[in-house]
Amino acid sequence: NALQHVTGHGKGVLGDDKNFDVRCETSGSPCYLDDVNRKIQTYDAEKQDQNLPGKLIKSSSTTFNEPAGVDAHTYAEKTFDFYKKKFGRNSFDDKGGKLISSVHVGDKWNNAAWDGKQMLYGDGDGKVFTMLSGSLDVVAHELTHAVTENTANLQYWGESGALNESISDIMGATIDSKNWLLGEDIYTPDKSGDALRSLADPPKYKQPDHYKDRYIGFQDNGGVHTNSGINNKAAYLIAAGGTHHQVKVQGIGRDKMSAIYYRALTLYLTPNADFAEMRKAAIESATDLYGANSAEVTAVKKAYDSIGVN
Ligand SMILES: O=C(NO)[C@]12CC[C@H](CC1)C2
Ligand SMILES: [Ca+2]
Ligand SMILES: [Zn+2]
Repeated sequence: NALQHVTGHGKGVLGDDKNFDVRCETSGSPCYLDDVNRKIQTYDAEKQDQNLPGKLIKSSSTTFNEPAGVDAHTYAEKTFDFYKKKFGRNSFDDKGGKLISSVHVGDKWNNAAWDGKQMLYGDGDGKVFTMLSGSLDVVAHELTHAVTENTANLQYWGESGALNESISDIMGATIDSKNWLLGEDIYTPDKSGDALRSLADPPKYKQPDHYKDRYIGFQDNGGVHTNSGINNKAAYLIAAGGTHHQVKVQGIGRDKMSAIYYRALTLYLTPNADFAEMRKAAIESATDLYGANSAEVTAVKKAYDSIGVN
């Protein structure tokens, strides 16, 4: 009925006004964070992490006083629209799968995750993180884990795990294209100007930016959140250009860079892909899209040379 596609209003985690799609009962009230068009629903887990997804977030009017839910819902819509418009992908599974998010998961949980079926967002402890759905790049990062799982299914340890993480950071930084930082909107709410990760300068936040400096060990699934910096640097250089370890890269822009990685993810990468295979998949994808002797292919080759993946 007509009240399936209503525009809702509310403030996000950072106090900014947002509009988003909601569903209201035929009487006009209550309304729910339920986007019937995109099949995106946002729930309140009420600080527990067992009986998920929790309660569908509702309001007596089209105005929602639930910042964490407003951002989780709005940023899921933005991510959905990016994948649909740019790559023709119909949701994370390319089959119009329903996208469920739960906010207020756990007690001051400093994390967010895709659990294989839905999105989970912690509230943060207010020191390390504020509510984690408040950052578009983080929401896009997590939803890209769902896309990866339904495509290359890069295994979440060692080099394939670092690539899994890197692809999520790359799409996060493409969808939240205001900078090359990850998590800056929600990280350390009392301190401005810092971030969780930087694709432009991974070492700024203790990530390597060359293959010779990769972490080899067992922490964090073999350093998936550390070694992602190496591939992140390559992606940054492909988009923005620059000179790294005496190798000069002519940038081709964020748009073409992300098209190369999406094609690599969906057509060439396999579950146990390592960095050498990532280089080959990116070259193959750039060749398909722009031609064998294109500036785009050259940028990819130079970028991987510059991070020591030859
Ligand atoms: O990189 C991540 N997950 O793989 C993070 C860690 C903190 C932000 C929320 C989830 C990014
Ligand atoms: Ca960002
Ligand atoms: Zn991740």
